[in-house]
Amino acid sequence: MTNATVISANRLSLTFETNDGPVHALKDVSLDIDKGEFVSFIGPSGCGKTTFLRCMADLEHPTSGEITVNGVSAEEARRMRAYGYVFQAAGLYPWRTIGGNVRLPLEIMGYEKPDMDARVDRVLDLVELSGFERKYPWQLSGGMQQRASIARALAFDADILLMDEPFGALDEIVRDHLNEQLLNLWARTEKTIAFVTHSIPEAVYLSTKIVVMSPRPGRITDVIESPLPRDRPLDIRDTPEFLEVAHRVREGLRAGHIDD
Ligand SMILES: Nc1ncnc2c1ncn2[C@@H]1O[C@H](COP(=O)(O)OP(=O)(O)OP(=O)(O)O)[C@@H](O)[C@H]1O
Repeated sequence: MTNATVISANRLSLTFETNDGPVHALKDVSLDIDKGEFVSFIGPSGCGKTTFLRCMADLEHPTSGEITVNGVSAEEARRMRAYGYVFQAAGLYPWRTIGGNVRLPLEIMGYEKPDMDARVDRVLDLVELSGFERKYPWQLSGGMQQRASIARALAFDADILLMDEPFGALDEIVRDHLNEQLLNLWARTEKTIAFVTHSIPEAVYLSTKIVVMSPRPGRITDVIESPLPRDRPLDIRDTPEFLEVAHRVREGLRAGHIDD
C-alpha cells in the first residue's frame, strides 16, 4: 500500500452460509488500487466480482481480512460518500425526469438548490446528456439511461466510481460508444474506477489494470498491468499490443477453469 492507494484489500474472505452449505464467494483476496486507476474485474459467473465490489461499498461484510477505502474502513468511506455506484440496470425512477433522477442523491444529502442545479448541468454535460434533463427515462434509449445513471453516481463528486457490469445489457455498437465515452470521462475527471465485466475486449480496452478471477472459492488468479497508452482510440483493439493483453486475460480465465 502506498500514499496513492485508494482501495486496499488484504486477505479478504467472505463466506455465505446457505442451506446448501458454505459458499466461499471470496477467499484470500489481496489487491491495491491506486488513485486514478481504471481496474476491471473479469471472471466466470460466481467468482465473486460483485461481492468484491460490494465489500468496497460496505454493502457486504467480509468474514475475515481487511479492506480500506481512502485509508479508512469501508463503512467510514460509505458514510463519507467516497464512491458512486453504477449497477447493471440503470435503476432510474420512471416518475422522475432525468434531471430529477440525477438530483435525487443531492436532495437526500441536503444540497442547496443553486448548487444542485449547477451539479446536474455539469454531470449531464459530462455524460453528453445536456438537453435531456426534462425527459423521462422511458423517452431515452438503454445506453442513454445508463449514462444518466452514471451522471447520478458522479453528481456528488465522489472520487471513486464502482461500476457493476454497467453496459452488460447493451448491444455491441452502443457498448463501444459508451466505452469510448467512459474513457473520455475518466480522463477528464481523474476518478478511480472499479469496473466489473464479462467482456475481454471491454476489460482490455478500458483498464489500466485487469484483475482475473476464478470461482469456488472466488479468488484472484492474475493481475495484468496494461501496457497500452491511456489515450485509446477504438481501433487500438486491432493492435498487436491489445491482442497480446487479451490473450493473457483469456489464458488466465482458462487456467482458472482448469483447476476448478
Ligand atoms: N447474499 C448471498 N447469499 C448466498 N450466496 C451468495 C450471496 N451473494 C452471492 N452469493 C454467492 O457468492 C458467489 C459469488 O457471487 P458474485 O455475485 O459475487 O459473483 P459474480 O462473479 O459477480 O457473478 P456474476 O458474473 O454472475 O454476476 C456465488 O456463488 C453466489 O451464488
